[in-house]
Amino acid sequence: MIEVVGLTKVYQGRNAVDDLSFQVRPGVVTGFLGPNGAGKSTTMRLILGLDRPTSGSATVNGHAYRDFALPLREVGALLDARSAHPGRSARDHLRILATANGIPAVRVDEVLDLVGLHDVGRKRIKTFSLGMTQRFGLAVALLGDPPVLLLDEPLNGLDVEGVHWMRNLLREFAEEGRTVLVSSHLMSEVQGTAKRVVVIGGGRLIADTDTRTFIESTVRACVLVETPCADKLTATLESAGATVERAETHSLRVHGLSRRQVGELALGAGVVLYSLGDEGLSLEDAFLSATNRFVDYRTSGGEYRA
Ligand SMILES: Nc1ncnc2c1ncn2[C@@H]1O[C@H](COP(=O)(O)OP(=O)(O)OP(=O)(O)O)[C@@H](O)[C@H]1O
Repeated sequence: MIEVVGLTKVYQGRNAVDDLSFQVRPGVVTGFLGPNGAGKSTTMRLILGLDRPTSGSATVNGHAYRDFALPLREVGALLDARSAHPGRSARDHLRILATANGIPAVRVDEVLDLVGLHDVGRKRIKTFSLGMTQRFGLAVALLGDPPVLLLDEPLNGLDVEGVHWMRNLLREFAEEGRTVLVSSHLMSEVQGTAKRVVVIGGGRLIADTDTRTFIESTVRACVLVETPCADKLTATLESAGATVERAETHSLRVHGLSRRQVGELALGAGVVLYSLGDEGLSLEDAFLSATNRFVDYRTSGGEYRA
């Protein structure tokens, strides 16, 4: 369990993390979400004792990180995988860390196998591609077989197979009863992997809840209908109490009525339908809606939605 209580970090008069409190429980993957500059990495650094909080506290299984005598056996972290000594081989770097943390040398080959780098263990870290560097960073995190994993953007640079592999690995770790906190900007991946989310904006907590609950409480379910008679159908549905938005020329987004009700009302009005279905609720839409006012870095058009 990771517990963050009233955590605050001020940099040059600005609150990067602002009175943040949340818990990350074992057994499920928890996604850590927020727009650029929201304070995710700072929070992770504070949990890992890499920076001192201005106030508040962060503990891992009841202890401050800096109190762990053999930290790699308690918490596995992937922050910036490029921070490892670039001139060393992956195997040498892992061996040094293993020795310092009382981890048997045989574990080095186990983790190199686990992350798919066994064949390049003797290569210097500086020759690794971005995806290999991420895999190597994960090997470091897993070296001590820790009960808690803290991963900042672990999907960065991974190819499609790598993303698939990482998703399964994270799920398996959580199912083994470990605590897994993962930051990511890839909402579809988080939606498919994380049962819970902690969402922050401007250093403050926006949500600490079940992923489904976050989505359902943030965006409204609606029905998508395609018809050549959009005006007539809009009038029919609105007179039945629905709120209707024009999605495209021939397609409407209908709030307040079920798919079946829309179908029956269309039939009654003699309106042809090309398609009718529930619009899937997405974490991306919920995230955009919940964090919109905290977005610091917009594109020049003021739009950040594709
Ligand atoms: N060492 C530092 N000195 C000064 N300001 C900092 C420092 N580290 C972070 N910040 C500031 O704190 C804020 C939060 O940054 P942080 O990197 O934690 O955000 P983030 O949510 O991880 O962003 P991203 O998604 O872009 O990685 C930003 O405004 C950043 O400029």
